[in-house]
Amino acid sequence: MTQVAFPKLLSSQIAFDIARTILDGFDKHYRLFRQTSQVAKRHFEKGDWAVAQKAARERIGFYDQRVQECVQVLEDEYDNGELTDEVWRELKLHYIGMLSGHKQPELAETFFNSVCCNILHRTYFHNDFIFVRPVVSTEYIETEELLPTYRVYYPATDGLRFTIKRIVTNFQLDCKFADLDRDVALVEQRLIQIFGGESIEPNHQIQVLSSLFFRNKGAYIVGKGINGNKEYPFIVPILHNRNNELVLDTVLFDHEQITILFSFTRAYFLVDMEVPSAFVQFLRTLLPRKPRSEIYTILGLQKQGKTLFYRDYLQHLKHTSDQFQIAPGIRGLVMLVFALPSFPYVFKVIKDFFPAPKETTRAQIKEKYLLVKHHDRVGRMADTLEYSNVAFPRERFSEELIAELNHFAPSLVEQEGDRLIIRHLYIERRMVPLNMFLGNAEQKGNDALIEHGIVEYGNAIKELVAANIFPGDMLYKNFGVTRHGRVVFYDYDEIEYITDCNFRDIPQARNEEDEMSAEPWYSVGRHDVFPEQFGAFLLGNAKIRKYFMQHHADLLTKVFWQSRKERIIEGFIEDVFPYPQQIRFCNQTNPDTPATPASPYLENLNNE
Ligand SMILES: Nc1ncnc2c1ncn2[C@@H]1O[C@H](COP(=O)(O)OP(=O)(O)OP(=O)(O)O)[C@@H](O)[C@H]1O
Repeated sequence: MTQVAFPKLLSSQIAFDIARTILDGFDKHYRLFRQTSQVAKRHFEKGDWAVAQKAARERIGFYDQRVQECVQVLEDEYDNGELTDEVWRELKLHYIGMLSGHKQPELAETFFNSVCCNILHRTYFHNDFIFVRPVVSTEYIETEELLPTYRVYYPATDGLRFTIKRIVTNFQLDCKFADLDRDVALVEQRLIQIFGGESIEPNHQIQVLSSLFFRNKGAYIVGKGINGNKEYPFIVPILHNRNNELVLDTVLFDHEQITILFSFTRAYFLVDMEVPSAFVQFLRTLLPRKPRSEIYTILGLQKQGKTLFYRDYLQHLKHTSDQFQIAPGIRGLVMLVFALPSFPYVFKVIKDFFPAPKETTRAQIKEKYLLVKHHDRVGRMADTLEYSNVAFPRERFSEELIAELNHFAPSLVEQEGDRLIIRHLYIERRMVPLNMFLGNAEQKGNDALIEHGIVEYGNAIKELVAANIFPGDMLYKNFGVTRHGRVVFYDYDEIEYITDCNFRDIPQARNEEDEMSAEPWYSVGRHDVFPEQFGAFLLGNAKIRKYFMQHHADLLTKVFWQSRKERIIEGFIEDVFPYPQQIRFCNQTNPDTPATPASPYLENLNNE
């Protein structure tokens, strides 16, 4: 790529005006985005769960709406002829100038890219015209509003109990606590377990992010204790009890538990942030192994997450030499899935044609993936990043993979010199397909792992059901096992809302002929589901059958599915806890029971 000469003078009024229009578009976006997070506090106080869910869902679409608005304005106001390369080049420089002092420059740069990439041909997608790399630093950006990013408390001076109460009351939740003093004492006991054994150093302090994290029916206090050179992250969930009073539900300070709370399988948090990069920086100290891209995403800034992910991916590609290959496991009928062994993600391409019994289209599949993006994933569905026109170095693809792509998805693949462009794909975290996990466990003779896989599988389905999702295809190959041993669903092409399904018992055979018939002799509607039949394709293996029947036999009954459907129709929104039940204060009758289980790994496996 030839380096373009840096303009000596910025002289284009058009470039200045366009830069202003794009930044105004971004500022409008972020204002609305923040408003949703601010209103989330009110929804939480009132316990308005359905409204809160709707607002969280709508927020996901804000970004694309603002980008489209902005593109429209530019298309309406400027002729193509006016938009010369010089204008584009100056545009970026004007924009950089406008970002000095901006509180969300990294997001504004991404917004600029989104708008420009909508207008420019992809040959312009390099650093002269768009922000392939960030330009404006996000370090040390200070808030201008009253609230700092985090508050600092001094328990050694003020007393731990007093400090905890101040932390909670500083959020000024407009809702009564059932018994704040009781809860504060319980939190204090837990925190003493962490800080307890150490002598207090002069720098002893507690830092707490100044906005609550809202998601579903919970609000979360996010903070860390500091003593000497040690840091102790902690999270305090606040929930409503049955009387609609507030309770502090537990304290999470186990690393695994905190990571799971921020997992890619959950809905995005709503957090009021003036300087999001400062929140990300704070959260990274709690989640050092989580890439920044995933932290931005879980905060609802998914386009920033996508941008950072792509930058990480390009860098990874540059520093590695292994080859993209077909993902291990049973091949999909509608998706062609490939992976780079050194990279913890998979790439999914929708095939051009699907064999029977699949009756679907590319548009319908995209719709299902979009549904999942907007839905509460309740810790049981993987989030996906959707990309258009991704360029791959051709020589990094195995011949087998090239042949499969050319055979199954020719309409999406284009060779451009030494690059392979894939016009549309999804990227999601790589997991171990559950069928392989169970197969490996069987081979090793490890019954505990088989039991674990099946318990988790059933729990995953039950939590999906609680969130009004019917997976459609429940075969083990459509579920993956995460690094934390959780089972997560990833095959969305057949999902339906539970409320759209018609759960039925198989009717009694009328005669012997009916009984012997290979085809159902009764009529079956498009949305009919017969839970008794699940066993036929899930329980072929004796050990799996044993554990399934022990823990999840109810999944084979119509009653289970029908009763869940009725609860959803009545408007009941289930509680889904992103942490183990037994660490909740209300479940800890014995004060000697350890708050952190001896093996948090196994506890997480069993208890969400
Ligand atoms: N996130 C993932 N991590 C690891 N492997 C995956 C992942 N997603 C998919 N795979 C692998 O790719 C295969 C096909 O993926 P997927 O189930 O999404 O495709 P599909 O075409 O929709 O499948 P089906 O034929 O069941 O409809 C899986 O069986 C699994 O082996």
